[in-house]
Amino acid sequence: MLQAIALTKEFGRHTALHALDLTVQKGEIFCLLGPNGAGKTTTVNCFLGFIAPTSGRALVNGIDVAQQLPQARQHIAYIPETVMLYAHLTGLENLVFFDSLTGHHHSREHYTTLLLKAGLQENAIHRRVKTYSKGMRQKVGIAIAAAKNAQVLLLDEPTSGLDPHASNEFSDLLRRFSEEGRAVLMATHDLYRAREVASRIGIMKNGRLIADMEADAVDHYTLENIYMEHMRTV
Ligand SMILES: Nc1ncnc2c1ncn2[C@@H]1O[C@H](COP(=O)(O)OP(=O)(O)OP(=O)(O)O)[C@@H](O)[C@H]1O
Repeated sequence: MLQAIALTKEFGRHTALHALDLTVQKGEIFCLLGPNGAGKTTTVNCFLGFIAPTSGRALVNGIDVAQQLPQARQHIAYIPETVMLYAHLTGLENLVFFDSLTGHHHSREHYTTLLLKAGLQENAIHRRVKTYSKGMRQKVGIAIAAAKNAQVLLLDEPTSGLDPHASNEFSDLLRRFSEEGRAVLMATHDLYRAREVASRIGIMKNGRLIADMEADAVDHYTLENIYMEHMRTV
């Protein structure tokens, strides 16, 4: 589903990604941890086609993002730290608008159901987004991704600033996404959330993946120790 093959990105003299190899299969939630500047966002941005790799390849469903960007993007939904929505439109109007950009035109009932499934309260659906909390905006983002029927979900710090309850709800939505056979790649600083939601956890430092483990194989305490140990020694 998602594959980085010797993915390298140089910004001037600085190498942000060093021949990164990474695969996220269907149904997997891969959480990418690492300190500031490790290369997490650069990795996500290469898959999104926001930046072009210096060498190597970023593949989405076997499609090379740098070669066939529009085709690759058809399979991708992206949720950043703050989902950008039109503040003066309602949640429903935003969903209808963003889905129309992908060529879809469904009934209001269909979009309402997607928003409800994403956990938005019924009374919020018709309120303007300027009155929404951050968690509510993230839910609209999930509904937009679900409407697109994207097979790959890329997320960059999506739970930062969410309270624990909103964060838990968000994790449930991600699990549902992966259970439907989608591949999820999430860059995060939240070790606890990563341990809760991920099927696999990778630790990046200096543009390299220095650990790649099954989430079930580590408890919170062990993960924190592994993370801190790598931060010291690599
Ligand atoms: N457009 C750019 N121009 C120059 N350098 C960049 C650019 N984007 C990223 N970098 C550098 O590439 C490296 C990796 O940055 P990146 O944003 O991928 O890290 P990150 O792991 O996402 O960090 P954070 O946790 O702070 O978000 C950093 O050294 C950063 O300064």
